[in-house]
Amino acid sequence: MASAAAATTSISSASSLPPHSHNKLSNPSSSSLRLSFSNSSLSLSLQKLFLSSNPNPRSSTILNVLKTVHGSELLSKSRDPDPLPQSHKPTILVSEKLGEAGLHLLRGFGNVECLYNLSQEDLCSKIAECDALIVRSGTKVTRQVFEAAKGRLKVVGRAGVGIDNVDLQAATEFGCLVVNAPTANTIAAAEHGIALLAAMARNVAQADASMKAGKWQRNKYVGVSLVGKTLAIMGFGKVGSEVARRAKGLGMHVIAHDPYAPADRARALGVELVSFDQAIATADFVSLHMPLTPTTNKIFNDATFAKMKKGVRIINVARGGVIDEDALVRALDNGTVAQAALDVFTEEPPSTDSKLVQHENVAVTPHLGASTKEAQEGVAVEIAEAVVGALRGELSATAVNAPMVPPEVLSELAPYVALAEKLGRLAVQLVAGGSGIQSVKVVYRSSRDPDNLDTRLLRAMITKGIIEPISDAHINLVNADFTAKQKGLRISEERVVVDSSPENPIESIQCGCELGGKSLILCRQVDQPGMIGRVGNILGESNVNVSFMSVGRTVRRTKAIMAIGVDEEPDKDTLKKIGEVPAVEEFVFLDL
Ligand SMILES: NC(=O)C1=CN([C@@H]2O[C@H](COP(=O)(O)OP(=O)(O)OC[C@H]3O[C@@H](n4cnc5c(N)ncnc54)[C@H](O)[C@@H]3O)[C@@H](O)[C@H]2O)C=CC1
Ligand SMILES: O=C(O)C(=O)COP(=O)(O)O
Repeated sequence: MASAAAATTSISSASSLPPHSHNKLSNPSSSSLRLSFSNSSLSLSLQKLFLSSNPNPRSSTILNVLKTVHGSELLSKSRDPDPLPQSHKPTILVSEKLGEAGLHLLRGFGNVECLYNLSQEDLCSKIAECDALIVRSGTKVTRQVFEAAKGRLKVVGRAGVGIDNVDLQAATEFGCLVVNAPTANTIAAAEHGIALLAAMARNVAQADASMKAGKWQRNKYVGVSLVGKTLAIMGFGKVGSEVARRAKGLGMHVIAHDPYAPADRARALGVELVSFDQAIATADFVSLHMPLTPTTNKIFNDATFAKMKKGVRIINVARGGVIDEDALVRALDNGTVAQAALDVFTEEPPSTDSKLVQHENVAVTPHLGASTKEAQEGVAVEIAEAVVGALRGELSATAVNAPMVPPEVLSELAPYVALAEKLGRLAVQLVAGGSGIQSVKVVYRSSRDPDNLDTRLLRAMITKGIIEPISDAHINLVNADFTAKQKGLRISEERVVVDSSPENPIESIQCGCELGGKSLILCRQVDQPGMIGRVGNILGESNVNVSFMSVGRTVRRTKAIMAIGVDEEPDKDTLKKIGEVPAVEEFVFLDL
C-alpha cells in the first residue's frame, strides 16, 4: 500500500436544499457529509447534513471525491482478496513451449506445470486445479475451458500477440483476465514477413526443392525485383510498421491501409495511408498484418482478389483466417494472384493434402513468425511478468479484456484508483441501501482537455464498487461492466473542464446514483443506544414498513447517520414524531 495522503469525500444532494427538509441546524445551506480516507481505511465523519426531499422521482445523491493516495488489489476476486490458502502457491499451467527465462520467473512465484499437446478434454479436466494458464497460438481456450475452471482460473496469458484462440467473451463473463505479450515478437514477425517477401520474389523455396530433387532449373525460377514496386501493408500496427520500415530500405514504394492508424505515424515513415480498395488495386505485393476478428475474417475473398492487380503477390504472417483459402486457390489458378507466401493457416496444422499448401506458386512456413530465440525469450518474460502481476492482483498494462491503461496513465491515476472503487461502493450502500439503482452518472472535473483524460480504469473501478455489494457473483475489473449491463444498470460519464492545477489529472469525481421507486428517510443524530429502535417503533406504530436500514458514524457516542428505506410515505405526524426524538438533529424524507 502506498502511504496515505488524507483525502476528503463529500456527499451532497443533487438539488438545492428543498423546502421539506427538517433541519435543526442553524446553517443548513453549508451542510455536508464528509468522509475521509486514510491509507486503505474509510472513516466517515458527519459534519452537517444537506438533504433533500426532492419531489423529482429521479433525484440523485452525489459523492464528490478529491484526491488520495492508495494501493489496491485491482484484479483479485475481491469478496475473497486472497482466495488461496497462504500455504499454497498458485498453480500455473503452461500448455505450449515457453522460453526458459519466463519459466524461471514463474517458478519463483508458483507451481509451474508444463503439459504440452493436451486434448480439449484433458485441458478441461486439468484447468480446475489451475490459477493461471499460459498458451501460445496452438491452444484453444474455449468457453468450455472457462466453465470447467469452476471459477478458479484467474488469468490466461497469451505468450504472443494474437488472442483469436481465446474466447474473450467467455473469459470476461467468468471474470478471468486475459493478458498478452504484445511487443516482444514484433521484430521477429516483421523479419519473417520480409524473409517471405524476398524468398517469394526469387522463388527460393521452390528452387531449393527443385535442386534437392536433382534438377537445375535456372530458366524456370527467374524472379521479380522488389525495388520500385508498390507494397501495400494491410494493418499498419506494430508488425506492419516494422515491415514498412524494412521494405522502404529495399527501395519499395510503401502504402498502407488501416482504419485506425494515425496518419502522422505513417507520414513519419514515408508511408501513405490509403483506402482498402486503393491499396489492393495498386499494389504489386500485399502484406497482411491485421488481427483476426469478426470484421477481418475472410476479408480477402473472391470479390477482393478480383479487385487486385493481375499478378499480385501476397504475404500472410498475420492469421490464416483473414483469407478465404479456397478463394485464394482459385485466384492462384486463374493467375490473378501470381504467388503467395504463407506462415499462417485457417486450420493449424493444415491438412497434408491442402491444395493451398501444395500449390506450386505458394511457399509456406509452419507459423514461424514469432519463432526466433530472441523473440521467444522476450515473449516468455513479458507474459510471465504479466501473469505474476495479475495473480498478485495488480493491474496489467497488457490486459486484453479489462481496461488497458498505458503505464504513464496508470502511475498518474494510481492515487484515484482505490478511492474510485470505494466511491462506487459507498454510493450504492449509503444511497440505495444496496439495491434499486437504475443508472449512475460519473462526472470528472479536471483542467485537462477531455480527450486527454483516460478514465476507463476509474470507470471500471467505480462500476466494480457499485456492482459488488448488489451482486452474488464475484466481481472484478474484468466482469464489472458486463455484470452491470446484465443488471440493466446504465453508467454514463461526463468530463467537465475546470480551472485547476494541471499537475493533478483530476480535481474531483462525482458519482451520482439514480434510483427508481424508492422512499428513504435520512437522519443525522447523536450516536447513542436505542436510536434504531426508537425510530423503528415510530414507523411501526404508523404501519410504515422498513425495507432496509443502514447506520454509519464517525466518533463513538458522537455523531451518526441513518438511512431507512420505507415502503410507504410516513404521514406528517409520524415525521414530526421522528423529529421530536431528542438525539435527532436533522432528518428528511426522500421520495426517489
Ligand atoms: N505469424 C506470427 O507468428 C505472428 C503473427 N502475428 C499476427 O500479426 C497481427 C498483428 O500484430 P501486431 O502488429 O503486433 O498488432 P497491432 O495491434 O500492433 O496491429 C494490428 C493493426 O491492424 C489494424 N487493423 C484492425 N482491423 C483492421 C482492418 N480491418 N483493416 C486493416 N487494419 C486493421 C489495427 O488498427 C492495428 O493497427 C497479430 O494480430 C497476430 O495475429 C503477430 C506476431 C507473430
Ligand atoms: O504472437 C502471435 O500472434 C503469433 O502468431 C505467434 O504465435 P506463436 O506464439 O508462435 O504460436
